[in-house]
Amino acid sequence: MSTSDDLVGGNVDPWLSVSEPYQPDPPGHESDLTHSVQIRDVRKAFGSFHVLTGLNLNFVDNAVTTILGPSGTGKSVLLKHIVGLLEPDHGEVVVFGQNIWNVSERERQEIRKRFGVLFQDGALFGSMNIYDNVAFPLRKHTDKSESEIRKIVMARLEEVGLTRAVNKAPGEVSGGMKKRAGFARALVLNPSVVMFDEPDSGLDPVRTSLLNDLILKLHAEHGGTYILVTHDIRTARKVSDYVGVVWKGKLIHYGETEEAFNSDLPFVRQFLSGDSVGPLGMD
Ligand SMILES: Nc1ncnc2c1ncn2[C@@H]1O[C@H](COP(=O)(O)OP(=O)(O)OP(=O)(O)O)[C@@H](O)[C@H]1O
Repeated sequence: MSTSDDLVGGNVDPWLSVSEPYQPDPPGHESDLTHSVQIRDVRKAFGSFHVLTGLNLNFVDNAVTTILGPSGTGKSVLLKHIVGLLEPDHGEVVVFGQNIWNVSERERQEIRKRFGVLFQDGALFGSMNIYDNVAFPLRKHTDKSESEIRKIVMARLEEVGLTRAVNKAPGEVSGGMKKRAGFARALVLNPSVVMFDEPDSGLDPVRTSLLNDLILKLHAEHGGTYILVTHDIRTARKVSDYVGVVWKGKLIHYGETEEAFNSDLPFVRQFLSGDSVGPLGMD
């Protein structure tokens, strides 16, 4: 277990030194939880810039965990480590019980197939219509027939309310529709872990709320470990079972959602209330 001093790399930070220590598992849940995704003391630097500085986090299976933190604090870098797109300089990323950098590239690719990822803009192929975009992972990674693929794709598009947009190009649909199409595509291989990188970016508050409802609905129907990165505090409060707060490359708080919103940790309190007064400034 880290102490508040470890949280700032050994420097005593007056804002953090009053905090409760970081708990690797939510209190009271240590023995009955399993963790498909474990981040163990992960450090990552780009040149001399240290982005992740010893991040530990066991994501709770079949729960929705949101990662919050200021811009540039390493949240997307963390997601890229989880899917094996970035290799840590130090520490381990253990996914489904395997250190993903102790396996072959081929095995890593197999592990990746168990992830669904929704990028900010849906990351759709502009040259394919919505149907083909959603069908793409099935055509690439399975040997299902076109009629089987059609059943799956249409069921997913129905769930996200896009059956009438199947023939449209991504450029012809709204930002919210692109995200829903990206969501359908992320779910098409029945992933065990679904990750969302700022699913609400660029959406108005109503579309954000509708997308959040959809996340909750599909999680309730299909289960899975959902990991979200967002700046939207309302999204975090609405969809999350657990909240992790990252600052200066470390996890400084992790716990059930209401616990995070009632935290006494000055940084967490400031960040979740959007207050201008506190340890977080403009730098
Ligand atoms: N491949 C890379 N090469 C060099 N620097 C990188 C690379 N990837 C990320 N960074 C840097 O790492 C830092 C953290 O980036 P990251 O995108 O993870 O932040 P974030 O917390 O997701 O921010 P935001 O909330 O603004 O999206 C940034 O300063 C970014 O410029």
